[in-house]
Amino acid sequence: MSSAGLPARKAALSILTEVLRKRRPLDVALAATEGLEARDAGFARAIASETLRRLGQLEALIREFVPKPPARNRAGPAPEILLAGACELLFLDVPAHAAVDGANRLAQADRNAVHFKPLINAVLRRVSRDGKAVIEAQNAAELNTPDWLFMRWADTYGEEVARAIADAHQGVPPLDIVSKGGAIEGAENLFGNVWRFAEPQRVDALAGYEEGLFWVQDAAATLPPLLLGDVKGQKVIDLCAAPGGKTAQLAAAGAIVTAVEREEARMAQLFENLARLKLEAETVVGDARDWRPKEPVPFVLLDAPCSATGTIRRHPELPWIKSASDVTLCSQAAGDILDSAGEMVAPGGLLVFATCSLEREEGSEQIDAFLERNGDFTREAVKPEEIFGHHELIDANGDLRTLPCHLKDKGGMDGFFAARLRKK
Ligand SMILES: C[S@@+](CC[C@H](N)C(=O)[O-])C[C@H]1O[C@@H](n2cnc3c(N)ncnc32)[C@H](O)[C@@H]1O
Repeated sequence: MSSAGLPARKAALSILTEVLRKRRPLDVALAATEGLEARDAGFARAIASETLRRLGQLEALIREFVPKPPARNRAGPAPEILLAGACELLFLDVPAHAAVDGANRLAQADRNAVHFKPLINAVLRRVSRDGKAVIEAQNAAELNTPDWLFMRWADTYGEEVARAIADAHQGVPPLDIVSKGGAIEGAENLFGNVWRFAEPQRVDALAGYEEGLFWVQDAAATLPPLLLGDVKGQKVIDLCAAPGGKTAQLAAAGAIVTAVEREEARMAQLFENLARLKLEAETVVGDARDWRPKEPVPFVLLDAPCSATGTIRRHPELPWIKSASDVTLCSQAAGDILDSAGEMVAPGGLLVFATCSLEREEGSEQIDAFLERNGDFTREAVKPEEIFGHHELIDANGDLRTLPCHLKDKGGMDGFFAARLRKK
């Protein structure tokens, strides 16, 4: 027996237990891959991400083969070993002997899971024999979407669109790159300066990375800053700025940007990104609710913290670690920041509010409530020509409303909301 792949599988198991038991975000749990060789780190990431993307399906499959699966509190990591092993077999096309042997070794190494080694071995052998047929008969989108989320989307967008959103979450998302100008070799131009690779790529290995010719940003995330219009030579405050995708976009468009971010470590990431891109912005580490500019400015962009349910394609753990109360908490926090943002806008100026959430409390309802509290602002509808003619991305209020099922034929896009508000 070979132990090839064991470090990667150990790391994947640690990531899955961190996410599923401690509700840690995947990006944070991925620290378990530090120190691994690039290939092992990639394999660990693939096992963990795909297990989370397919969690509902994998749990249903295992229930079919083991009516009484190992109890989470008495079996150490046995449940996660089973899930990851089944994922390797059915979704990552790992040869049966390697996946089953890997799972056995993980169970052997844990004093609680070791008692379940015979069970793990037997179940994974059955999965390798009969699992494909079970998976093919499942309704993947339904199983992989918790009810609380599906019901919210059906309520807001209707059943058909909710299903299309859930379907869009089943695949690995494309990689979108924003170019500072030129074409990106090997990628397709989506619109404006946005280029798309259909398959995941190692970004730092792409031509032009070291020279700072581009940055990574989902196509949908590039649209809110465009709603400010021509910002060349204009003062723009970018609130909640890190890691700086929108700061870079505004600076590259010639704006004089002040980027405000609360988390020092995240601001360090913004610095690093701007330095590589050879772009400049004034930076302020501070809370947007307390900080104020010396004088109001003509343009403010607020990319508010949110439940991030529009980014489930890129963060497949979100459905399993978030809950409806997170949506409420996030919308309350964003409402306070939005009121502060309003105070920073000069008369006649524009405020763009954006979130990467699909939830209406964090989108249109947030704006309705803001307008009720702040009579000196009005909604200014987005025009299709401002977003490359994509009229389907504008809702009945005239706000930007992208969904993961939009641009389906080209690989979809994140769910973003943005409203443009003009101060009288
Ligand atoms: C959605 S992310 C911003 C993404 C960023 N605009 C970009 O395009 O790369 C939200 C950011 O808001 C920051 N944040 C949350 N509450 C804040 C507050 N009260 N003041 C300033 N920043 C805050 C978070 O630390 C996080 O970095």
